[in-house]
Amino acid sequence: MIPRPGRAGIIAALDTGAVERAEAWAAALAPHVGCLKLGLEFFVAHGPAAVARIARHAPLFLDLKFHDIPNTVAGAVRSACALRPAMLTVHASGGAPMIEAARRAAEAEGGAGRPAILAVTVLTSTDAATLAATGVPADPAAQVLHLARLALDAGADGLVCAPPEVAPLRAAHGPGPLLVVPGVRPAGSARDDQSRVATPAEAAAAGASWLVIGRPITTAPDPAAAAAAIAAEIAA
Ligand SMILES: O=c1ccn([C@@H]2O[C@H](COP(=O)(O)O)[C@@H](O)[C@H]2O)c(=O)[nH]1
Repeated sequence: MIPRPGRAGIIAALDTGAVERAEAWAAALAPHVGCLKLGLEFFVAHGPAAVARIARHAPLFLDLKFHDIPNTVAGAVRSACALRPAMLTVHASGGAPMIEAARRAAEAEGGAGRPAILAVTVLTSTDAATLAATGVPADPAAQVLHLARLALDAGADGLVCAPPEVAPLRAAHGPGPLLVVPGVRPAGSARDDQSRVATPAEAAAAGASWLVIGRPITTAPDPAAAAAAIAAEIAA
């Protein structure tokens, strides 16, 4: 089932290669967040069985950012459906045929409870200079809008974007698409390697569906209290 919270929900990013640590975070954070995200660090280290163990605590966002030829991505989506994730990611820059293949595979394998296919637009760590160095002349905001149109037309259920792009995407596409937003930093938090950032309240007010928050929660002395404080900031 595709999750659509009434106001911006919190996805806790459990970025670790340690199963016990991920399990402890999952148990502590599940009462305060709507979804748990596992990504490449955890999946590459421990595989699907360990992912299933963590997913007992809360709905799963499996963030593996598929980017390959359509047939290979379709196969990866079919395999991922066995874990019953709520959301899966592909890179929008993989192009329309790849995204269409991901959507078809999710529908065929996941049925009514299929995962939402989210297209990652421009990574939130990418600034204008980094993007230009890849050969893309547009600035990140314009490239996000371009890739968003492509991905939604190809059947993506939603987008991964940075906080500053949420309002322009809502203006262009309305309330329909899921907008899943990393690069969220409570006031006073370290920016780390993120480039295009805003606070939880700002991202929520702009129209984000979900805020993806990792280190501001997981490196806090009390991760559950940090998540609860962010939830209170969003609610206020
Ligand atoms: O553009 C993107 C896509 C995915 N992410 C992921 O979100 C979290 C963010 O973690 P923080 O510790 O809050 O920076 C992380 O798992 C990334 O892989 C992203 O940051 N940007």
